[in-house]
Amino acid sequence: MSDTTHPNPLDGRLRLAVAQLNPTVGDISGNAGLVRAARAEAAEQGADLVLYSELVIAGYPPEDLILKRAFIERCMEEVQALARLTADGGPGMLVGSPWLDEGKVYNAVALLDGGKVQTLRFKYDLPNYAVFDEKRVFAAGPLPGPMDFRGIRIGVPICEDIWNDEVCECLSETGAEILLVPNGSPYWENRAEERLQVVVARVVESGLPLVYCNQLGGQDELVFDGGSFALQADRSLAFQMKQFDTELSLSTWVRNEDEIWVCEAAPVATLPDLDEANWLACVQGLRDYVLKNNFPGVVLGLSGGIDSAICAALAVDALGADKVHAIMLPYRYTSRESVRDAADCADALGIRFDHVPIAEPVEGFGRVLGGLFSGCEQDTTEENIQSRARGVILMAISNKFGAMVVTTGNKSEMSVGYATLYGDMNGGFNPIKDLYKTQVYHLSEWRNDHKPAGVLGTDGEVIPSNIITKAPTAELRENQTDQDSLPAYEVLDDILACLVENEMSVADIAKRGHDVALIHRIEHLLYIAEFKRRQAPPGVKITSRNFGKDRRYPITNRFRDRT
Ligand SMILES: Nc1ncnc2c1ncn2[C@@H]1O[C@H](COP(=O)(O)OP(=O)(O)OC[C@H]2O[C@@H]([n+]3cccc(C(=O)O)c3)[C@H](O)[C@@H]2O)[C@@H](O)[C@H]1O
Ligand SMILES: Nc1ncnc2c1ncn2[C@@H]1O[C@H](COP(=O)(O)OP(=O)(O)OP(=O)(O)O)[C@@H](O)[C@H]1O
Ligand SMILES: NC(=O)CC[C@H](N)C(=O)O
Repeated sequence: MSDTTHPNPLDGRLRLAVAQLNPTVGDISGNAGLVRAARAEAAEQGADLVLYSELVIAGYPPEDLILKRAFIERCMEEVQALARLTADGGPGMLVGSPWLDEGKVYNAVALLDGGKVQTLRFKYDLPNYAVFDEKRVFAAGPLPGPMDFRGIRIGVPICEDIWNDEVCECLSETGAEILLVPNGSPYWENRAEERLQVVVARVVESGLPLVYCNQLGGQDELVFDGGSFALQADRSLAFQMKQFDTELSLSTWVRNEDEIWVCEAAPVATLPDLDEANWLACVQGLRDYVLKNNFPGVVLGLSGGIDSAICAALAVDALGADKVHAIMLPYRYTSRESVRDAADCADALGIRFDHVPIAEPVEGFGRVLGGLFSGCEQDTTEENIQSRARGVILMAISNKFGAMVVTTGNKSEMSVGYATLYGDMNGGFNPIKDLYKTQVYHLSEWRNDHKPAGVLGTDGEVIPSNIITKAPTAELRENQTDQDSLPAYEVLDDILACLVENEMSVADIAKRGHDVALIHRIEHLLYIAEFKRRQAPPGVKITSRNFGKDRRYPITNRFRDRT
């Protein structure tokens, strides 16, 4: 079975490197640099072949960059340059890149070996649901057959190609001996289990071992969590790579007497539990957004409340304390307790903390609007001016020093529109946008008890306990608390999850014990806040349905469910 034309024919033994890298969308030469460096390391370890993640040259998802011919041409040039490297007789490479063929652009994988592009395969099953939009930019390829790599028939389905049975069935029927799968599979809760179930199904149906290589890193609202792994043909775990870290993993596969490829003992990393995974996803998403967009650090308003406290803790874990600048912006409704809690939090995190009182600008606005507003009652107009004064000041600090403003609205608030447009919604990125308020509390307590590996913050209590135990308030008027106008967060969040994640009817939500009038009110608030969410900064996707790419509701919308 060995390919005698290659200087290194494989004799029933394949040393496979899986490269779990963090590419940047659009950074074609930078990504090719990562690919080259991983190959050099794999070569030192004696690898025959390196498997990379989906579209590693472009970064995933490249979205409408694929509509740009110059982008495709640059990607293809870079793949040809990588192919030339393989003339050295070292490891071959399975590299993902967009590919132009007879006027159509495909989501492709190229087998590079012996100094050239040996074989190309195009993705057959283009995902077009949830956060995926591939049919918009790619043409679907034909059902693929295996590729020959130094005498081994490798099947290379691309990501979504393994989420249905057709492609793997075709590959096994046409003689594939092993399935090597490049993926661009983003994080949300319980994703690792979901992927494992899919892979088990394909292994059982095909009887072939499967190696799953995923991308790492944040890309706008998506976080790719890595967690690459392989299953033996008997469904047992061959190896497991880390989640939320780059890694190059080498495994040795041997063809046994039944012609089945079996992986020799390889490391099995322990995956984080749900709380740790959610925390690390927020950290990775914020870190990569800030670094890949070249910000020197971040700035945020630290109010003494839990949302800005958890955002500060996430920012420190992502970037290090020296890259996080917190500002207390007190007004007459800001309590001493809030000022103290904010200072304690900044202390615990070891971050720079400054005070910029907002009385002068707020009162200045009051004076210039006084004539126009004479005879009007005070209402949310005046409250919003406080929030907007803070927003203007934080953006000025960002403009002056270059740090990006972190926005701090949680999913409960973003759902019902409890945030001020051009005020506390100002900013570049929101690490807690997809965490409900109840999750914000839960994760804050969790982080005080756990410091995950790889984060840059300290261990111990990073969010002072008083911030967690006191009643939440926006402090925009005297003695205000969130529960003046909203139900308890446990109730609100349950109703919201039913409406947003599960698209349940009002009647079905009521069966969970909620008051129908309250559900109607929350549904109404959810719909009328769509205009705000369209203008909100992006934030990390954590739940199965986030605001952003994953939920596309009309702004102008008269539908109300009165079941
Ligand atoms: N469909 C639509 N399309 C385009 N624009 C639309 C619109 N509907 C309203 N608008 C515009 O939006 C304005 C209203 O939005 P906006 O100015 O933001 O103000 P608004 O939503 O009226 O007030 C802000 C709300 O957020 C709460 N808040 C603020 C800050 C922090 C927190 C907290 O708990 O953390 C809560 C505050 O208590 C209040 O209930 C209207 O005056 C109108 O100009
Ligand atoms: N006194 C303040 N000093 C600094 N920033 C503030 C202040 N008040 C509000 N902010 C900023 O505006 C955001 C929204 O704050 P607000 O207190 O209105 O609501 P919240 O959702 O309860 O947030 P938090 O729990 O952080 O207080 C805060 O997270 C913070 O970034
Ligand atoms: N890039 C893709 O094809 C991703 C789709 C796939 N179902 C996943 O999330 O893993």
